[in-house]
Amino acid sequence: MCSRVVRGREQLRVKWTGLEYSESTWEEEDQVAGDAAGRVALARFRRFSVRPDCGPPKPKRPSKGDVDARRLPAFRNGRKLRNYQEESLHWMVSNYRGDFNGATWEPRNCLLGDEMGLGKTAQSISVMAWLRQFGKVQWPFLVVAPLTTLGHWQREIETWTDMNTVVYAGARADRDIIRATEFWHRGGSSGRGDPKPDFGPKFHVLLTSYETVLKDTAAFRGFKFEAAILDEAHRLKSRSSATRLALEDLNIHWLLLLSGTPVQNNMKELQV
Ligand SMILES: Nc1ncnc2c1ncn2[C@@H]1O[C@H](COP(=O)(O)OP(=O)(O)OP(=O)(O)O)[C@@H](O)[C@H]1O
Repeated sequence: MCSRVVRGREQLRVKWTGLEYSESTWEEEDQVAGDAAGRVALARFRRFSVRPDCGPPKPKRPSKGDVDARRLPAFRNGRKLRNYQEESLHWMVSNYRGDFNGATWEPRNCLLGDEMGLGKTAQSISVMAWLRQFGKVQWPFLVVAPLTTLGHWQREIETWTDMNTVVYAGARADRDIIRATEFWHRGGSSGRGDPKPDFGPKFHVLLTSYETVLKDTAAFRGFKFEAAILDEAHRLKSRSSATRLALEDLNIHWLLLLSGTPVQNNMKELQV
């Protein structure tokens, strides 16, 4: 959703559930607020339009000892991590904090290789929640997943947390609208490839597919990402894959890889 003022009245651009961005329409506020779902969407839009917690992104990363790494973030809807998921969260946070190289802390990228259904999605959402609640990080997160799972990811992120998630996918016309309306706070962008980071991104999580990263790498280059979560990461095991090269080109502080099948042929695959 975004808004404009026409003859003194505010209009809202509404992206309808099940329709693409290019099919979104301009509506008056009272029409949008006409039913419960519209009121929820409107409240969400208002909340995320005011740049809730970021001025210019100035990350203050937690160093060891700053925060007790074993603290658990609060989740929405009474969600709680299972015991093994808590262990996994602490392990991921310690990798995020990484090693002291004599001057600064260097993060250690890591791979979560739980079997299917143990909750890799939930665990990786918990690490984003930890970083936002205790790490005070300001840069957004990037989640790259197979196209067919983007809906699942969005639902899970919104069930567990109150992070604003923007799904960047679809045809070129849809992506043009998403970049123009959902990427930067009003006035913060002077066009594709020339963002003004002083206004900050509108979202906490940018959720996209591997195909989109490959065909539209430029759209991601304007951001600094605090972390990128790569689902089904075994897809990237070829060092020369074009998608992997595209991802290596982005500004990402820490990488969390997810795969239920990290080793498919031999142990060497783990090293790449
Ligand atoms: N701690 C939890 N509390 C409640 N529900 C949970 C918890 N952990 C996972 N789930 C639920 O279990 C289901 C499977 O979790 P999830 O999708 O994260 O698994 P996954 O390991 O990513 O699966 P896959 O390997 O198929 O991608 C989801 O519906 C998720 O909400």
